[in-house]
Amino acid sequence: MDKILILDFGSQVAQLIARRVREAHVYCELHPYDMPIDAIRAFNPKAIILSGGPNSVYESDYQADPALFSLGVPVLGICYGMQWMAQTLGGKVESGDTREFGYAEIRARGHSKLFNGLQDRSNAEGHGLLDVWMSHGDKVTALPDGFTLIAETPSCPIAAMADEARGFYAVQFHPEVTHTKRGTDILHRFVLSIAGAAPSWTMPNYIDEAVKKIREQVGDEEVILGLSGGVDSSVAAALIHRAIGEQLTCVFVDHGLLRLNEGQMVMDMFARNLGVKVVHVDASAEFMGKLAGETDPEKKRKIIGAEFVEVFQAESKKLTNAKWLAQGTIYPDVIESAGAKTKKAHTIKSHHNVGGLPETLNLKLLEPLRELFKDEVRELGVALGLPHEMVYRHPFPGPGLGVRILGEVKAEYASLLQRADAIFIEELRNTIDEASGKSWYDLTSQAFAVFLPVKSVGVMGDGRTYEWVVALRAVVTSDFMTAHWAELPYSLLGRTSNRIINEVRGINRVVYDVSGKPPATIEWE
Ligand SMILES: Nc1ncnc2c1ncn2[C@@H]1O[C@H](COP(=O)(O)OP(=O)(O)OP(=O)(O)O)[C@@H](O)[C@H]1O
Ligand SMILES: O=c1[nH]c(=O)c2[nH+]cn([C@@H]3O[C@H](COP(=O)(O)O)[C@@H](O)[C@H]3O)c2[nH]1
Ligand SMILES: NC(=O)CC[C@H](N)C(=O)O
Ligand SMILES: [Mg+2]
Repeated sequence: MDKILILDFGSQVAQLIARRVREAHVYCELHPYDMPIDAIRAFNPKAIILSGGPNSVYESDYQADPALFSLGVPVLGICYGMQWMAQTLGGKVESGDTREFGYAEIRARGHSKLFNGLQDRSNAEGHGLLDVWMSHGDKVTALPDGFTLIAETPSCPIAAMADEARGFYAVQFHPEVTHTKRGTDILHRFVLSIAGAAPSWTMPNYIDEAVKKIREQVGDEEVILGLSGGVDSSVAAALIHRAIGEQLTCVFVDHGLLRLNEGQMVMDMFARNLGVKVVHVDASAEFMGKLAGETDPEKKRKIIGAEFVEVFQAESKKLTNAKWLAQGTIYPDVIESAGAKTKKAHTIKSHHNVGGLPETLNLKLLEPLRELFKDEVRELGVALGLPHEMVYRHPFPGPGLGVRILGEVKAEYASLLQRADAIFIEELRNTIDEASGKSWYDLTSQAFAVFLPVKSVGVMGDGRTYEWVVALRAVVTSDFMTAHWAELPYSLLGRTSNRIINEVRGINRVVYDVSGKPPATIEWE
């Protein structure tokens, strides 16, 4: 299979380059800029893409191995990647007078294979014009030997350059962001036409390969997997089940803090319809017992995490030949944890899932989704026969309603919240936005209700009420790192509020959360 290597110089948007390449059905991986040349050779890339980065090439130690230019494969430099290519091959890079950030119009020059026929419009002289997005302070001021100018702007006279004989191309703008209108076309042009990579990264091919690999890895040993009903663990379960059938045992932990009827749904789908072995562990009494009296969000998360491990450990000991722990780790998790090792970040929340099992269990990790982006995981789920509505569900955090009931968790609160949340989700699914033809569930990235342990006064049927408050939260985001609150129609909010107050006895007030992330987070705890 043809593969593209992306070397990351610290770009905020390097993941997007990988996604665009994958959209052309070509496999690619993102690696640090200082990947050793032997490892690059072993990877055997069909082409290399150099990402942008925050530094200035003339004073930075972010330098890749120049030997990559001798591998005989095409190279595309983007922003810092272009500047590093120029400096390394004998051109010149200097600090500009002003930083250029945002929209720019570039004028294509000559007939490069990169831009030929790709344009948003043309000028009076017939030059192609392209709308692009720039983010730089430095620029290339002299071309390296063998290169020609292929695009310019008034403020950036060398906006793109190429040495077509050697297959080297470079652009100062960012083709990976959607603001660059023909950006995807430009990247696909490089990968498919210039590098000649075959578009063989497709789901059916992937399933065949993954199934073969899982069988080889696992042999006749047993695998245990934490099934949450969420997208990643469900798709991982379906894939591993396809490969090894009965050798897979899923453990579904009901901590009493799941969505309404979740247990039923998971058992119906996996155990009854797909014939997957699922152990349904009702551990709600244990979780609730441990959580009683605790109000601190971080302590609650730690308690839930520890309890998950307990349950899991107990279940895996019941199997005779369990040697593997399967997880629904996906590619962004891999990239983030690699990044997290080098960055000194504040802990905002301790994320808790199952995992981090004690070493004494001696289980090997099986992570068949490690190479996939979320969209690809969903595509895979559909190809494996999971229903569309399950594969396109909003994510649900491991600690569940434990972080959506503020302060102390009580079974009574969980029951009120489950019902309020189910009404909100039902209204989102049933309300279709006319402009797009999509439901508001599909138009939002995550939506849920939050239980506030606050009582307020109301009036119902001429009587005074003094009951709990529920907040509705709905956000739109592509990566969950930042998010906007969703501008839901008032009519939808109104209907949801009416129904919750009428149908869920104990709640007499509903509010809507209009905070973005940052400064708020998506979950309330
Ligand atoms: N109730 C649960 N029972 C068993 N395992 C769980 C449970 N909740 C979470 N996990 C484990 O924690 C992992 C991480 O959870 P996470 O929410 O990130 O992923 P997911 O639930 O698979 O997918 P999604 O992002 O769509 O919610 C899951 O893949 C699963 O293995
Ligand atoms: O599996 C999970 N275990 C956790 O402990 C956890 N905490 C938050 N989340 C989810 O992460 C995304 C970002 O949430 P925050 O803005 O609240 O940090 C949102 O999608 C949250 O639902 C979790 N997922
Ligand atoms: N986005 C980038 O790659 C920027 C490259 C370099 N830091 C500059 O300012 O020009
Ligand atoms: Mg989940």
